[in-house]
Amino acid sequence: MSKNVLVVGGAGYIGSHTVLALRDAGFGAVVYDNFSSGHRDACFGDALVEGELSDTAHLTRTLETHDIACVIHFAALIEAGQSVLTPLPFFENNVAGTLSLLAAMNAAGVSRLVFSSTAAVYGNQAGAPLLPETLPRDPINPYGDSKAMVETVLERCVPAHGLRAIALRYFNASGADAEGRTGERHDPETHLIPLVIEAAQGKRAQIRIYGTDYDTPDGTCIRDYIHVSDLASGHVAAVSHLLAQEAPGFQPINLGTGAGQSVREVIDAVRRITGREFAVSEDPRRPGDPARLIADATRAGEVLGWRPRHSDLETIVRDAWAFAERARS
Ligand SMILES: NC(=O)c1ccc[n+]([C@@H]2O[C@H](COP(=O)([O-])OP(=O)(O)OC[C@H]3O[C@@H](n4cnc5c(N)ncnc54)[C@H](O)[C@@H]3O)[C@@H](O)[C@H]2O)c1
Ligand SMILES: O=c1ccn([C@@H]2O[C@H](COP(=O)(O)OP(=O)(O)O[C@H]3O[C@H](CO)[C@@H](O)[C@H](O)[C@H]3O)[C@@H](O)[C@H]2O)c(=O)[nH]1
Repeated sequence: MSKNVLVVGGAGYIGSHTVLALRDAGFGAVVYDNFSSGHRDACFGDALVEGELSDTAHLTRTLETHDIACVIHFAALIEAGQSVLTPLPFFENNVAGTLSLLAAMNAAGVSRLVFSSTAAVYGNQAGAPLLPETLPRDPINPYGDSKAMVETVLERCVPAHGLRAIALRYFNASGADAEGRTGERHDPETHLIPLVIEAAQGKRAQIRIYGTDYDTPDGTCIRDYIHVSDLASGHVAAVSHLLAQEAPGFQPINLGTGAGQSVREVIDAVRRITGREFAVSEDPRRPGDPARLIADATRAGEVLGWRPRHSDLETIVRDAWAFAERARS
């Protein structure tokens, strides 16, 4: 019999791709979202429940009504740069919101959770070319702090509440569903690849490079860009792993490729793939940006049998471009 998964934040960018992947894999998917940044036309679940993360009673009823076996929790404020300017909503939504969800799971007797964590929990790890999960958490912005705090909460809840949890630490989500059913539509958009694509479409006058004086080969920040459909398959693998896991436990698992691209390399790839020219300016650093974040992706392979299949920069940019062009027409 198919198991039902509650996807909190399932109307958002990564959530909507994950719901499609869950259903393809034979799971039932129930989306729970307040539409603060998600989209109604990106809800692909068997059921949709409109609700707030802070509404513990509503979450508890939802878990019970839909006979939920496992929860995936995407709902959060996500912009690292913004979190430096306005930290309190990040702690409120990301930390207090998750406590509400955990209370609901406890009340409904649901013990399995996949949590959206982030490469931002690593901060600036001097001298570490690749980031394994064994490194200490050391975020340098409130967004990363909020995710690191939740990881600590999950760790601490294992013995008392019998929790079985995985924190998937995504590196930079990018790209779009290859069939064009969903894609990246943040508002305002702050992520590099969709912004460069908007510049290539002529929707924005220029792309700004935030910092050219980092200690990297071309002076711009390096990130590990991972295709959102690869993230989606990572969630399906994590849910399957937890459903088979009897003993309580918590582990963080990176979802990244193990390779990095600089801001300049991303801009060059968009120019090459779209054949469009656009203006580029060199601006000061954005607060809270680590110089370099690249995953050690070994554990995801060993524990989940997962590996990325669509995450070369060419495929990422092509899929993101196709989605953006379709959305425009
Ligand atoms: N996008 C990335 O590059 C990236 C990288 C690492 C980690 N993450 C994490 O992945 C998760 C999803 O990111 P995304 O890019 O899909 O973001 P998103 O903003 O597209 O999706 C978040 C979803 O959660 C919902 N939501 C937010 N607050 C809520 C609340 N209080 N109650 C109910 N629903 C609420 C939103 O409406 C939205 O549908 C986040 O937790 C984020 O921190 C994202
Ligand atoms: O107009 C822009 C936008 C971004 N950047 C740079 O591009 C890089 C990537 O930035 P962005 O796409 O905003 O992603 P990150 O700040 O790396 O954060 C994303 O990736 C993290 C994981 O690495 C997640 O935790 C966050 O939720 C997610 O927003 C950074 O060096 C930015 O300074 C620019 O130079 N110009």
